[in-house]
This record gives sequence, C-alpha cells and structure tokens, in this order.
Amino acid sequence: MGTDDSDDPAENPGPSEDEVTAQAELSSASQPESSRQASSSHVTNGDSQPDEGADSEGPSQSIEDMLLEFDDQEGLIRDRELLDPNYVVEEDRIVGRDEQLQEVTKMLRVALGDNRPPNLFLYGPSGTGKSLITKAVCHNISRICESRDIRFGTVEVNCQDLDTLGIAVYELVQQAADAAGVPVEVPKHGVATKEKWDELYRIVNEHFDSVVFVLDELDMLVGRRDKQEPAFSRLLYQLSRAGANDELDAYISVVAISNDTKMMESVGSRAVSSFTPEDVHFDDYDANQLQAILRRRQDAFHDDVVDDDVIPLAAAFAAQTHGDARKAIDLMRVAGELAEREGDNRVSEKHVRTAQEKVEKNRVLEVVRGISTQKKLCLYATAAVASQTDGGSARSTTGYRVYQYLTDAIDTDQYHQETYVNKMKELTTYSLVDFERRSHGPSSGMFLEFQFGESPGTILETLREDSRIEAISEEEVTSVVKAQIRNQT
Ligand SMILES: Nc1ncnc2c1ncn2[C@@H]1O[C@H](COP(=O)(O)OP(=O)(O)OP(=O)(O)O)[C@@H](O)[C@H]1O
Repeated sequence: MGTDDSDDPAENPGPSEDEVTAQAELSSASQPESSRQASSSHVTNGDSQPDEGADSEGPSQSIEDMLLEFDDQEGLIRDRELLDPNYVVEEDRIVGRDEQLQEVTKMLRVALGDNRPPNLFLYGPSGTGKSLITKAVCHNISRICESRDIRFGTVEVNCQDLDTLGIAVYELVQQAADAAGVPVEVPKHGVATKEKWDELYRIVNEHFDSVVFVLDELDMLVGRRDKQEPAFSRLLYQLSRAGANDELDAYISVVAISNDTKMMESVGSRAVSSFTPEDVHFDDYDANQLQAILRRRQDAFHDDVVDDDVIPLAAAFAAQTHGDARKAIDLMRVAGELAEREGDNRVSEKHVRTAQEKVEKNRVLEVVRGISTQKKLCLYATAAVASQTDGGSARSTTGYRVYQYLTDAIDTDQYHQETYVNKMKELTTYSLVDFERRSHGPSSGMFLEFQFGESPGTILETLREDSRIEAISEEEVTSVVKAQIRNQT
C-alpha cells in the first residue's frame, strides 16, 4: 500500500461547502451598497411604518416585527428532534424490527464478555432501520461496558461522500480519535494511506479494549476507477485482517451497512475470506408498520393538532416507494412546517399532500444534481416511457430507443444499449428506480423493466431544469415515446 490511494478524488466532486458559503458571501457582498443599507435599516429601525419618502412598494411590516410575530406564534411542533432523521430515538420508539434487533444484539453482545464479536453485513433498502438498530445496540453495549470497566468504542463513518480509500481511512482515524477524546496525529493530505492505518491502530490499541466499526453506505465507497478492486473491498480486507492479526490488540468487529443486496458479490476474494460476515436482512416496512412508527413520534407535535387522517396518509405515501421510514418521518415534518408557515392551527391532509410533492421533488433534485448529462438522458428517456404506460414502468428496449432519439436531438455521444442499461442500473442505488428482468414469451428476448420510486412526471420536470434537455421539444418526445410503446411486441 502506498500513496496511490491518497486523497485525490477521482472526479471533480463539485463545489465544497466552503466554496458554497464563499459564493453566498460573495453574492451578498456584490449587492449594491444602497440595497444592503436599505435592508439593514429596516432590521434595526424596528418601526413598522415606512419612513417618509420611502418606497411605497416596500414591505408593509419591518423584518423585526415579522420575526417577533413569528416568535410569538405557538407553533405546532414541540419537539423537532423527534422528526429529525439523524436523531437516534429511544428504544421504546423503535417499532417492527424485533427480529433484527435481537439478531444484532445477540451477535454484538459478545463484546460485553471482553471478546471479539463477529463481523456483520446489514442490508436492505434505505430507511429500513439499519443504522438505527446498529446505533441503539452499540449505545447499550457501551453503557454496560462502562459499568464493567471494558473500554468499548463505536467508530462510525458514512461512506457516501468519501472519494478514496485514503480519505475513508482518515475519517476512521478522526472518528476513533473523537471516541477516545484524543487529537489526530496524522495529516489528512500528503501522506501514504499506510500512515493513516498506523495512526488508527495506535489510537485503537492505546484507548480501547473492543471497537465496533460501523461502515454505513459502504457500497458508495468505490474509490478510483483505475483500481481493480473497489475501495470498499480493500477497506474491508484491511480492517478485518487487522482485527484477526497482530496489528491490533483490541477486539474489533466490522458492521458493513448497504442498500445494495449484491454488494458482497463485488467484494474481492481475499476480502471475503477475512471479512466473512453474518448477514442481517432488513425488509421494507408496510403501511401499517410505518403508521406505528409515526404514531410513536406523534408527541413531536402539541396535543391534538394533528388530524386523524394525517398519519395514515403519510404512511401510505411512504409505503408507495419501498416503505422508507425516513420518508414517512420527513413527510410528517414537512407537513407540520407547512401548516406552521401558513399560520394554520392544525396539520391536515392537504399539508401532507403538499409535503409529498415537495419531498419527492427534493429527493429527485438531490440525485439529479449530481449525475452526468449522459445519465440524465438515460433517466429522462426511461421516465418519459414510464410516464406514458399504465403501470408507470418502462422496458429497457423501449427506453433505449427514446434515449437514441434524445442523443440525436441534442447531437451528443450515444451509448450502446448495454451501457444505457448499466447507467440505469447504477441509478437504483438512489432508490429512484428499480428493475426486474422480464421476457415476453420463449421466442422473445429478455429485457429489464424499470419501475420508478418517485413519480416519472416529477423526474421529467426536474430533469428539464437542465438547459440541454429543456431544448428538446416535450411534445416531440411524447410522440416518439407513444410510437415506441405501440411498436412493443
Ligand atoms: N423501526 C423503526 N422504528 C422507529 N424509527 C425508525 C425505524 N426504522 C427507521 N426509523 C427511522 O427512520 C429514519 C431512517 O432510518 P435508518 O437511518 O436507520 O435507515 P437505514 O436503513 O440505515 O437507511 P439508509 O440505508 O438510507 O442509511 C431514522 O430517522 C430512524 O430513526
């Protein structure tokens, strides 16, 4: 292992948080001085009457007055934390995951006896409680270990935004140092990945008897494309091998979490032989389970401000995709915030419906913002087909023909059908689209049938925000799609 994996992202990840903040500051700095003064005088003035000679089109109420008025409003939400998807709720609010709770507890409890727990692979769609169950069990183990004088630590990283193995190892070092309450003694950039591993082993050996490494969204850690083995596979190999060898005195266990049920198929053979996890599967929640999850959080709102049909409707919307509890909770939060903003004194069905549109659009936006133009064209073609079929699904063969039309229309490169299918399959990791392999009888070939998690209309609308796609006539795409659907055998 050398510097080869250190910190150069393989692709340009887009503007960093600092850059975005800097841009925001720049744009406020580039406001004309007069307009900045005008708005600040409103803030400090506190007088709701416009100054004499002031622009009669200006706001009728000062910002300060508005702020104070909002501050006086009671609001409908009393405990926002309960509606925050990153907040780890107490055990009595966890519903419908008894089997998984029992399995994870049974396996990790070994740490209580000062022994090495097994490695685990937790898989299933997003929002099905994988992180929550892991955190809840580790939290309890940690409490009991404290009373038994066992130095137990949980080192948790989310791999979603980690570009390379070097960055991932540094993140582990940082989290381990945080858990131990010590400073990190290796730089983030400019050193070989091996030095970061050594720092990790040093911190773990000096401060812990037992550590559980939780690697959330591990399949997203792909690393540099010129490497034969994905970065997550190399991370698993190194970490689990160190656990079994002399490098570490502490007992370590790795909990790998992924939405991709097939992730283990991409793990290299040497990693498979050292990682050998126990699998725990998390299924989708059905609408009843989602209702039960939401009911246990209803006290996030003040008493008697949530209409009876709000929870069943939010649960039904979330169950439509794949039973994502995060989405159900998000819907409740956004519905509550909308009701508050509109000055309503109850959260009602109408707020949930508006929240559903908003949440759906945000999720699509989040995914769509980060993908290449080619992937956008694949997605647009497939969603355009799905939007015109009764069941809202699209065959890959039909989608590909529409994709060809789109690439011709904007005169850009055209992938082969196989690459189009692979690009679409890659989009399944975001739960935006799912697929099944199908055939239309023994004499016809195989095709994939894509099903959308969000409404195809929302996906199309969002993608049309890209000027290259917007330039393609919507009517023409629709007529091409209809003709291709008619030609399906
Ligand atoms: N069984 C449950 N009971 C109560 N809340 C739940 C349950 N399952 C999930 N949640 C809540 O839903 C949200 C998402 O859960 P979690 O982060 O555990 O999902 P995940 O399966 O790890 O998803 P991802 O793969 O997207 O990270 C969290 O706010 C969590 O508290």
